[in-house]
Amino acid sequence: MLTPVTARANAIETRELRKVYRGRAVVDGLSLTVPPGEVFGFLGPNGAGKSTTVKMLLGLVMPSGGELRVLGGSPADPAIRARLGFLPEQFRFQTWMTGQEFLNFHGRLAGMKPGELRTRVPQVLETVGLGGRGHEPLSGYSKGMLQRCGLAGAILARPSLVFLDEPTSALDPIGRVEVREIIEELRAAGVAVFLNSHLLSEVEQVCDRVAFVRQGKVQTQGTMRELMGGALPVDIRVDELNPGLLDALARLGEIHRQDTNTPGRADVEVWLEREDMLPAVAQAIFESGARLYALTPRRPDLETLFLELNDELPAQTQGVKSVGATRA
Ligand SMILES: Nc1ncnc2c1ncn2[C@@H]1O[C@H](COP(=O)(O)OP(=O)(O)OP(=O)(O)O)[C@@H](O)[C@H]1O
Repeated sequence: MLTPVTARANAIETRELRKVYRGRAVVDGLSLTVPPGEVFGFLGPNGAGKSTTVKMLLGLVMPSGGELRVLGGSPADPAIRARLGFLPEQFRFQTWMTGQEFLNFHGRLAGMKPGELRTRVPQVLETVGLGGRGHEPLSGYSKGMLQRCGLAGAILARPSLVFLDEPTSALDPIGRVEVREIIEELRAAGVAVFLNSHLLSEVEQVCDRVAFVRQGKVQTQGTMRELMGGALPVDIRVDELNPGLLDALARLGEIHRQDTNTPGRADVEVWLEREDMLPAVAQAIFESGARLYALTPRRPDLETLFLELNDELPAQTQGVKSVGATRA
């Protein structure tokens, strides 16, 4: 059962959502909640069912089972659809149009009035860094300009929920920072953002929560800190990883990786429960007689978590890609 609709409904709510293609469940009992105004990262390996989920949330694909609610209603309802923004990864642009014409066209499709479009179109062009370029044909736009224009289209009608599928794949580093700022502005304005990006460092910087999906199921979801279980990964480099030191480190934390392939150098990654255990690690190394070259605590990162979660997957399915995270 979905929660009852209240004055400010969740942006997205799904319960046991399913999609079956040719007898195979590609989305298999997926349950998600995205509160209003949250930036949510949806991550998972290739073929995990992310795009299919987004298509169901947008009303473009019929679910085979389960429940879903978007902005408190059904995405089949035109009034709900009018409040959704979508930047698909592979947008087909009408390249004979200028940027302005493209936005006017999409604005009219979203039911915006000509008077409103006259002020809103230049405003969104400015927001996405295309101020003064709206009169140029899309056929002359670079890939990055097209992506910016698509983003302008997604936010044009002041949506309450925006789906962004790889919004920065064609952008240079400055463009990426700009898109991050736009996402932050959307959050500040109370707009929920469902983000699919394979750039995990980017997702990490902008998302309030993330979900990892695999084989059509949410594997885990939560804030970064919740997902990492509060653990602190620490990289240690010593001259030699003797058995006594390994035992001492295993008593202090969880050993996640070790590399002793280079003579005279050994690397080990230990996850500590708390930062105040660092001095004990340094002490254990000192007492083992090993020479310490580096002891580096690492802020938890999504890439580490993603690799941990997909450790047991066969190599060919380990591509990384996301769409907005609680251990299921
Ligand atoms: N229309 C369809 N008919 C049959 N199978 C489909 C259809 N759409 C998707 N699938 C299958 O469903 C599975 C999930 O696909 P989906 O595109 O949702 O994954 P994804 O997580 O978005 O992957 P990627 O990161 O590669 O984009 C894949 O095995 C895909 O082949």
